Amino acid sequence: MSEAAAGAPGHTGIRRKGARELVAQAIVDSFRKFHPAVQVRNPVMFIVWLSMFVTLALTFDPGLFGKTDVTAAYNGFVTAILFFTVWFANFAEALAEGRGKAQADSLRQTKTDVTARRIVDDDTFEVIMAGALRKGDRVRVERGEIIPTDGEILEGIASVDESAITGESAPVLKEPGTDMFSTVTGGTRILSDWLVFRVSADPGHTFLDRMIHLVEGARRQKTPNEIALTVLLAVLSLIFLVVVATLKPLAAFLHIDLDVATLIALLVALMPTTIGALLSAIGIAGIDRATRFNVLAMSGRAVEAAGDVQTLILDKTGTITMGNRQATEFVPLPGYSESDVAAIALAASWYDTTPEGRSIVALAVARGVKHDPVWERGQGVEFTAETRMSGTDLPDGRKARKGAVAAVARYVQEGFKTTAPAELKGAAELVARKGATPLALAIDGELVGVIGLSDVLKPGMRERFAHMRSLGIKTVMVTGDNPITARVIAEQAGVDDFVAEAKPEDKIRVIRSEQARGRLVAMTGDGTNDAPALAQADVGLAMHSGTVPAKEAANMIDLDSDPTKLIDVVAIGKQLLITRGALTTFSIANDVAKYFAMLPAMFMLALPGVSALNIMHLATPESAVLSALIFNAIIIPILIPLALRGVRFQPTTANHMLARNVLLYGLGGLIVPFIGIKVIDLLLSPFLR
Ligand SMILES: Nc1ncnc2c1ncn2[C@@H]1O[C@H](COP(=O)(O)OP(=O)(O)OP(=O)(O)O)[C@@H](O)[C@H]1O
Ligand SMILES: [K+]
Ligand SMILES: [Mg+2]
Repeated sequence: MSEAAAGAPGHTGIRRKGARELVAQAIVDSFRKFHPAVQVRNPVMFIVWLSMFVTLALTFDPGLFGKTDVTAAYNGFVTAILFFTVWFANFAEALAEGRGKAQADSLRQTKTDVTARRIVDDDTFEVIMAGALRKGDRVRVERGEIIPTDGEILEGIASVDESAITGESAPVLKEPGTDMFSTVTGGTRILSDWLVFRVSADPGHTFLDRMIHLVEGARRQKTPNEIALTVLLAVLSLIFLVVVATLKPLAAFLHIDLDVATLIALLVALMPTTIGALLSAIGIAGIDRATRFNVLAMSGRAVEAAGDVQTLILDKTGTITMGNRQATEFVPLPGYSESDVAAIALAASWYDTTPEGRSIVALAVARGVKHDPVWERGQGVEFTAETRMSGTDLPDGRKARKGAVAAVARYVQEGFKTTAPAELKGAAELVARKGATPLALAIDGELVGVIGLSDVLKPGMRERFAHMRSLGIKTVMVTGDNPITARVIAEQAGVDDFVAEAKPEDKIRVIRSEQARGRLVAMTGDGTNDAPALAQADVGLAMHSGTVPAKEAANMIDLDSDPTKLIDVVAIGKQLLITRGALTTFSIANDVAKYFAMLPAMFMLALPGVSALNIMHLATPESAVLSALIFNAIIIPILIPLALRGVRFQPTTANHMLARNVLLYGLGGLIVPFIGIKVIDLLLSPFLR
């Protein structure tokens, strides 16, 4: 999964700025962030910021807080280092925000106001600006035009270039009716034919608008985890403030004069400034990494939740399998021939626009069924996941139906008081054992045969689920299909568990029961009937090709409409959590080390006994304090690349990973400052003499 970790090159439709441009912009922005309103949101850095003004005052008047031998130059030096400390923190955040800002700019260019053809009545249009379109308006778009806003397709069939949004250059075929590909997005271009659609978003609330807000981070809010960590860091800083403040009277008692600038330097060195400076950059980078995978995360919280997910709920059809179910066989029941089944299957599928329905028509035609004008006057009965059936009411009053075997058996029992023949079960099992989906076919309550719909497992699923298992994540396949087909596919794919004959509301039930056990749950979906479950899940990933309600309920949208992307999203979330944990560990370990570097130096002159602690042999007390403070500042920019890129992420269990990181970043955090401070001291001390 190192792909996610390394941040595979993005392929969003969003144009990316060059690295140099981004850095230049971040430098400009980092100065704006000195504003107190920005600083106050980050308590640790706010204390550094305030301290900077105190030492600045001391630079002008070293005797401000009483007589001292400390020079203005020393105080000025401390002030400069504090300035850089705050500036580096500002720069880290600005750099993390930069990519999103650049993306937002390029998306805004897509948003040029185009005109739209609003339908007034059946044969009159009016041409208005796209910005005047409201939810519910009907609009016609033709070949070559930019689609003015989002909507649900009512009529027509057309190929659409969505690369402005998804980055995918292959055109997408759009048409009304199905769960997939029946919506259009403002800003995309229609390449062929025409479409009539109903506007689904008011101005300012379109997908493009939401996308701009999102990548720009305009409404970025701290996640609960970030808030908790911020509070913890603030409390830690306050404790150090008290400790350092009490040092002064203590030292006075020993006749040591500790000057204010040195005390401030000690305070800043002790406070968790490294993580305080990088915390928000880490969070922003996590969202940005998701964007580079063409996943739009509606909040940082969603990305974080993905990192903690323990149960993954997946569909069968279209997620684990290719989903393009094709009719491959007609199995007759006693009393009927294969061609009877083909003819009745065709009648039952004449109005069925799903891929399944069309493949049945195609197979029946291939088996030689002749067109019968009688169907043209029939009435289609649409498939729903609730009834699990579809069919046609023929003009002569006969009812042709097909659907899930259990659903059709119940339908003939309840509607016609006929019991399904014993052979039905065997015929259905024959199909199901192959991992294919059996549809029972009935006419006027008489069961005629079984239609076999075959589907192909997506490649590499087994490896992906094994990988999930190694991360401690349980995978559950929830499908509307029958238990036998479900079992065959579940075994082939290697999922941990499955639920068959699930209606849409069963997905919610499965999610709730997992959540009740304290597990965080992720799921993908695209249909309107997935919307409640997408909202209930901790991580709901909707397909961009899906319906408007699904996209509104979800907290993430995959522009590539690839349900297996959930697996990458989990990796991105985990990497975010691990990066934050690792840098927090490093930061605190670092501060402990700085304490041991600075304190002996501060007391050495007055208390010769302390020199035993002075293992680092730093040149002078001033040099020791300044070196530690410089180290404290420059470690921030040194760690910016790591904060933005994320720490290396390996697929082991969470505990293992934690242990590894505490060891690496904890020990590293203890050792690195000793070396760093010593080196700075060697370089700096000649100048201080
Ligand atoms: N066009 C159709 N006409 C009649 N019955 C259908 C049609 N499409 C699917 N079915 C039946 O309805 C069942 C439920 O469909 P549903 O879409 O809820 O689940 P699914 O697609 O099989 O599985 P998943 O939930 O994993 O996508 C299918 O398993 C099939 O038996
Ligand atoms: K520090
Ligand atoms: Mg389905």
